[in-house]
Amino acid sequence: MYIYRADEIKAADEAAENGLTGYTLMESAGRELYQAAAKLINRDQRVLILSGTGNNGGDGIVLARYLKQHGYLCDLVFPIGDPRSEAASEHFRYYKSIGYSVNEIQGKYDVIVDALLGVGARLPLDKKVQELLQWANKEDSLRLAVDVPSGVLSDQGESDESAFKADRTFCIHGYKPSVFMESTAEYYGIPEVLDIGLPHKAKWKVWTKEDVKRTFPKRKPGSHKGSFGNGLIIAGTDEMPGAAILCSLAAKRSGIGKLTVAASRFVSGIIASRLPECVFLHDGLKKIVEGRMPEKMTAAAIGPGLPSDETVELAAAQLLKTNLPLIIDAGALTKRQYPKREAPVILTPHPGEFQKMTGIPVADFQKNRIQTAVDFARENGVILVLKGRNTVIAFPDGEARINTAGNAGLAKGGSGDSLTGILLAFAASYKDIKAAAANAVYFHAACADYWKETRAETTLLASDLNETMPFVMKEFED
Ligand SMILES: NC(=O)C1=CN([C@@H]2O[C@H](COP(=O)(O)OP(=O)(O)OC[C@H]3O[C@@H](n4cnc5c(N)ncnc54)[C@H](O)[C@@H]3O)[C@@H](O)[C@H]2O)[C@@H](O)CC1
Ligand SMILES: [K+]
Repeated sequence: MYIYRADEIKAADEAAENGLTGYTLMESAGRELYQAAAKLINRDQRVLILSGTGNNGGDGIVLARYLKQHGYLCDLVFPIGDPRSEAASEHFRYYKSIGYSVNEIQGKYDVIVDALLGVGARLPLDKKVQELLQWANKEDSLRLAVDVPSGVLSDQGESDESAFKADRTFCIHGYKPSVFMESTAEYYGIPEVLDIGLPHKAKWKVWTKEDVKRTFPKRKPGSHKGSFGNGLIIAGTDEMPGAAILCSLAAKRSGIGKLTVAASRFVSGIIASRLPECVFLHDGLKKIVEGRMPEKMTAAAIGPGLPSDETVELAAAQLLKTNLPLIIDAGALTKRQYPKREAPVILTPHPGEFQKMTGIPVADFQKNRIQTAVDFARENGVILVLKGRNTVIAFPDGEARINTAGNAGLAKGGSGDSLTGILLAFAASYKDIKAAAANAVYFHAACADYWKETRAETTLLASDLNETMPFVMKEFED
């Protein structure tokens, strides 16, 4: 489940040409498209294929050939001109040489296939293309897009207002970044990747349930509490004690060996009544600011339920001086420099917090959120968990994972506090920090999905995530 930018697709194409020609790749793409489309189409339905002048149009030509060969009713049209790319022109010659013709749009179609523009599209669309897509969007047809819906840019969440509104999009070789941008996701309908036999070299990938299964560390029978880390949480104020409770509960539920919570006596009292497994560092924030760190900690988290003030900033600075894996969330997320250190730093902003940390307006980076997150992670040497639908987990080496699990039930105060607790537990107990971060995001989201299987997502409370975790994790432990 890889994600490729347009330049990576072009590079993969060129590299493949050492052995596979553009013609062969297009043949593979068209055949895969046929196999996917044939599952959705009957032979008595009328299919229209809108083919463009480039290789996206070429994929449409091969699809048309396969559909016709297999007895489907298919019209192939070239509304913006004949094929111009080499591979598409060759396929067009072959298509005509075996007796198939080019058609005009005539009457009603049950299925409209958009093979006009793919990763080579430029915006704005001209009026003629806009009108054609507006027509296609109004027709009562099943709309299938090849690779990218026309009018949507492949790498950015930018689109023409008349972009093709697909029911399904068959993405060739891998997803394109705009599948995961809020402003363009809807145009893709249901996206599905078609493999065309090229090797995968992507730095960005969707983190799937199979990835979680593969990387979920098994607890060895001879383990002891020291095997799963000794975490420190600095969270919660007397006005916001709940954040510390949710974060601590999530960390314990996620398997951390030992947990110390640095909070006021009042907050500690509340946590102790809910979670007798914790130990407390009274007036912990003050002690940490003074550099009086509790001993033998193996990971720390700071921020849930804390204000963005000078004391919290000083505490974060002290923690950054240590070599503990560190999760920085909520009130502790500010604009700052990150020192070079060996242990990982994981930052967990939602878009509003990321804007505060960087000064980049939400609307600007949301259109390009994977690349923006990766750039930030690289420049600052941190792991960035940019939250929201399709949370991005970006690493300093340029890699990124996208989480597609979860639902809008998570869009509530308190849900981020739980994620920080899970991240702390995993950062303290996994050897592979990339898997720790991606799996934490996955489990947090999967708990919300588990809830939604039997209950309304509206009713999900952040504290319910801790109740569903035992059931969700069971499948991975066995
Ligand atoms: N490795 C891969 O993933 C493969 C990709 N293939 C296909 O190739 C596509 C990319 O092909 P291309 O690079 O030729 O690019 P496209 O086919 O996406 O578009 C380029 C063509 O469209 C024209 N064009 C761009 N913007 C336009 C606009 N606003 N209005 C009208 N015309 C416009 C260009 O002048 C050019 O002729 C992919 O999207 C995919 O469908 C396949 O053929 C096989 C291999
Ligand atoms: K297309």
